[in-house]
This record gives sequence, C-alpha cells and structure tokens, in this order.
Amino acid sequence: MTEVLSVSGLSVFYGTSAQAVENVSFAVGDGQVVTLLGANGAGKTSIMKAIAGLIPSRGEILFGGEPISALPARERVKRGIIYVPEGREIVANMSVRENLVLGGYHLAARDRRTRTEMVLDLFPEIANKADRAAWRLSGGEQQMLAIGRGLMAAPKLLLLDEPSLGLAPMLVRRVFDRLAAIRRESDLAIVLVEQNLAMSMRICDELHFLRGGRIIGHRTAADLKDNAARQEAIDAYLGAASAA
Ligand SMILES: Nc1ncnc2c1ncn2[C@@H]1O[C@H](COP(=O)(O)OP(=O)(O)OP(=O)(O)O)[C@@H](O)[C@H]1O
Repeated sequence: MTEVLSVSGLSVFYGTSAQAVENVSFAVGDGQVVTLLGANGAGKTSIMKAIAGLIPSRGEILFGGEPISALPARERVKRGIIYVPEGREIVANMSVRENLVLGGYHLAARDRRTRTEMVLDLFPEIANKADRAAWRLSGGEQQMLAIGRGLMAAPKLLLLDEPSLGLAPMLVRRVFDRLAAIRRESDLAIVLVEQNLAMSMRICDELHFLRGGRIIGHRTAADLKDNAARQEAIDAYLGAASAA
C-alpha cells in the first residue's frame, strides 16, 4: 500500500505556551480511512487544520512522499488535500448547486459539470433540492452538501471533521452510508475526526485515540470487530460518554 499521508512528531501550539497537539505520528495509505477519536479538546481539529495548512505546526508532514509543511493552505488544496470543517461551512444563501460549483471552482467547466452530477448522484437527498438555498436544507442534508462540496475539488485526501456533529442518529447513519459508498467506489484516502466510535467503525480501517493532544492508543478496525473489544477500547481510551 502506498502512503498518501505521513505525519511525524506533529505539535501544535496556540500562542507561546498552550500546546494543543504533542508529538503526534500516524500514516494514511491509499484508499484508507483513518479515524482520530477523542473527547472535546483532545486536539483532533488542531491536527486536521495543521495538515490542511490552516495553522502553524512543528514536525513533519509528508503528502505523497513530499514534505508539505512549508506550503501555504491553497497549495495543499491544489495538491488534493481538502478539509471539510465541522459545522458545515456552506454558503447559506447560495443554492445547493452553486455551493457545489464553488467547491470545484478551479476545475475546467466540463469537469466541474461532470463532478457536480457525480456528487448529486451520490446524494439523492440534495439532488432533489439542487436549486434550493442551502439554508433551507436539513442538518443532515447540509452535512451531505459540505461533504459533496469537498468531493467537488477532486481530493486525494479528505479531512473530515466530525460529520456526525449535531445530527440525529438516523441522519448520521445516512451520512456514513454515503461515506462508505465513496470509500468503496474510489481510492480516496480519508482522515475522519469523530467522537462516535460506533459510527466511525462503519467505514474506517484504523483508529487512533487521542487525549490531551497525544495519541494514547491505536487499534485497527479488525481489532475491534467484537463488542467486548470495542467496550475495552472505549473504557481504556474514551470513557463511558463516548459509548453511543
Ligand atoms: N484558536 C485557539 N486558540 C487557543 N487555544 C485553542 C484554539 N483552538 C483550540 N484551542 C485549544 O486546543 C486544544 C485542542 O483543541 P481542538 O479544537 O484541536 O480539540 P478537538 O479534539 O477538536 O475538540 P472538539 O471535539 O471539541 O472539536 C483545546 O484545549 C482547545 O481549547
């Protein structure tokens, strides 16, 4: 398996003293889904932002074998690193289709049309509402639009920050089913940030557990196939609050 992303000794500081991420290392292979799990404040978003180039960091980040730490965020986007932030930052008063077009702004017009159709095929819920203003979508549909907009950019690596946040369990399942389909149909690599172990288990290959800015444990999806092993990992790394 080819390594798409390799993070070694990553540290993130806010200001001069507050350290949000401490010496974090992990890798993501071609077509692999790797989940970062941890409670609020564990450092998950900071890691994603550091990979996307949105905040400064120390350590080494390799993408496709090349160091990217010195590259600005827009150059990382051009190379295929797309960050879908938590909170679905879609443009509320633009239509679904316009939001998608925005995600593929750097593509040639023909590719943009093809990809728009591909994304709408993947998310029939929003395809029916393509000309509707984004603010009129439900929470789950807005999340689908945010992911769809990320896919418009033809990513090689999708950084997906808490796609389940604030969604009803049924909608979370729908969003994750679509992610599973994307995973089956393409060799897109994904780093997924989640607090929900059960949901991330639906699609991921490997999990890293974070606490206080550090990776405190690692499991493969195969390690966590049975309920007892999952419960053991929850007890060891996440605590009862994350068992849902
Ligand atoms: N802009 C900022 N300035 C200062 N401290 C910050 C900033 N952003 C995050 N932090 C701190 O860094 C630590 C890690 O935050 P981060 O958002 O990366 O965690 P997280 O695991 O993504 O949490 P959540 O699940 O709540 O989104 C926290 O202690 C947080 O308070």
